[in-house]
Amino acid sequence: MDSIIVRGNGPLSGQIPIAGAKNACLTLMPATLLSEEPLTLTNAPRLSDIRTMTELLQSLGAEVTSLAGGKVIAMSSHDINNHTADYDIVRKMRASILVLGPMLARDGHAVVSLPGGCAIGARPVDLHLKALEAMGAELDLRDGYVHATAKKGLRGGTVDFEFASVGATENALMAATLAKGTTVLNNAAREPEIVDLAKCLRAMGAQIDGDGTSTITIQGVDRLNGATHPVVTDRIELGTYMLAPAICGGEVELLGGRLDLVAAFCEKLDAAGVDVTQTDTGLKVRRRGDHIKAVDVVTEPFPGFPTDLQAQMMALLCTAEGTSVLEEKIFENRFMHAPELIRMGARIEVHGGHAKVTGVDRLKGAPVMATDLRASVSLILAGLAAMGETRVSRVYHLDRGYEHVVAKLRGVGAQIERVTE
Ligand SMILES: CC(=O)N[C@H]1[C@@H](OP(=O)(O)OP(=O)(O)OC[C@H]2O[C@@H](n3ccc(=O)[nH]c3=O)[C@H](O)[C@@H]2O)O[C@H](CO)[C@@H](O)[C@@H]1O
Ligand SMILES: C=C(OP(=O)(O)O)C(=O)O
Repeated sequence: MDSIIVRGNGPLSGQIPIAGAKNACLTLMPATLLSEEPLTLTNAPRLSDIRTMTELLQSLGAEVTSLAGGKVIAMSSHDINNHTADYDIVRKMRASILVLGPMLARDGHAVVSLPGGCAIGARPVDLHLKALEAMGAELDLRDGYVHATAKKGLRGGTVDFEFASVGATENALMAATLAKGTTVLNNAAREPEIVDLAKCLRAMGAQIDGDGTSTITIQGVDRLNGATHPVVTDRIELGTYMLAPAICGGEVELLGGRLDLVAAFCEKLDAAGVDVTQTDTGLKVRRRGDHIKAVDVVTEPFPGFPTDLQAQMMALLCTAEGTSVLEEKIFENRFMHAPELIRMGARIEVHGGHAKVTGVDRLKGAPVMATDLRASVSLILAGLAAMGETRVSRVYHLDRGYEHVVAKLRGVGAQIERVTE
């Protein structure tokens, strides 16, 4: 099993290219199931989650070809001959549930394994199911699978989400494009990945208004055509690498970065003493002084501070002057990086959904273990700020969401390597 070794670093300088968003690509790929014509995605990230989604779509009969070293994904779903998303694939990745809406909308039936809980929380899919029911789907849960049917096809309906779930909004949005009549999604998620999905669906001929706001209206059409769509920049990869110069000093430009994707995050960086400027090619980040100031952070749905950057922000705040409080409001168990950071000398107290972080002068390198995707990268960032060597094990989590992490950080002067034990 591979580990990553990081050594405490001085200032970083240079550029880091930011990939297309994992979380956009994972919802854009199932959109192929809505059409018999080809859908091609450009600017795709090279990640294990993308390979898992490829495997899932292929298991349903879709043709999925990776081109240009993985940056282009060419898909065709003209012959969907299996409507069951098997547990063995779904259990590897929760985003697999996103094939449910499109398959049901196109062919009137789908069987998808329930994804089950995961390390960061229980993560039920009740909101996905309620939304599809509001569009006329009949659902039966048995043997660990959702058996969904809509014999006469889905029909437009009104969906009032109790919570602005990203995945449930995506599933409902895709399903509604082929439903008969008008669907209104109230309290819809507003994440940039939803806007990107709507943009792609519109290019395929869907009629969608209001994406990026809390109310999305979809006028169903009879069929969707093919399209070529560039995947939006990964705002979480962007935010993660913005923290590298914030932690080590120096100045780094994140190529492809856009302020509008990370506005709430930038507000907190500014309060912590980090400058971010938009350039023609991306975002430049530099720390204003020698020290980071403590800031309080509350995770919220977009446009709030993203939960997917909470662990990385905690790594920064471990060496800030003063005490910060991080409140995690999206997932009930997303502080698993805290005990590992404590092993590196951080002062963190976790009480339920709150973590109190009191800055220390310097972290110390230690062997630590990654527990999930964002936790693993937070330990790498902490390692950049630590004295000595940090060895992060279980890095397969990292491969789900960060392509070429070692090369990208080395490119700006970080001391990092991947080793196979
Ligand atoms: C592949 C992908 O895009 N993943 C992202 C997506 O996950 P995902 O789409 O799973 O996140 P949701 O917005 O659905 O989940 C947010 C909260 O709602 C709860 N919930 C969700 C659905 C449901 O049917 N019932 C329910 O109770 C979840 O347990 C969680 O506590 O958005 C999250 C929140 O920004 C991000 O952290 C993930 O990186
Ligand atoms: C939680 C995440 O992903 P997923 O929803 O795929 O588990 C993430 O990207 O941080």
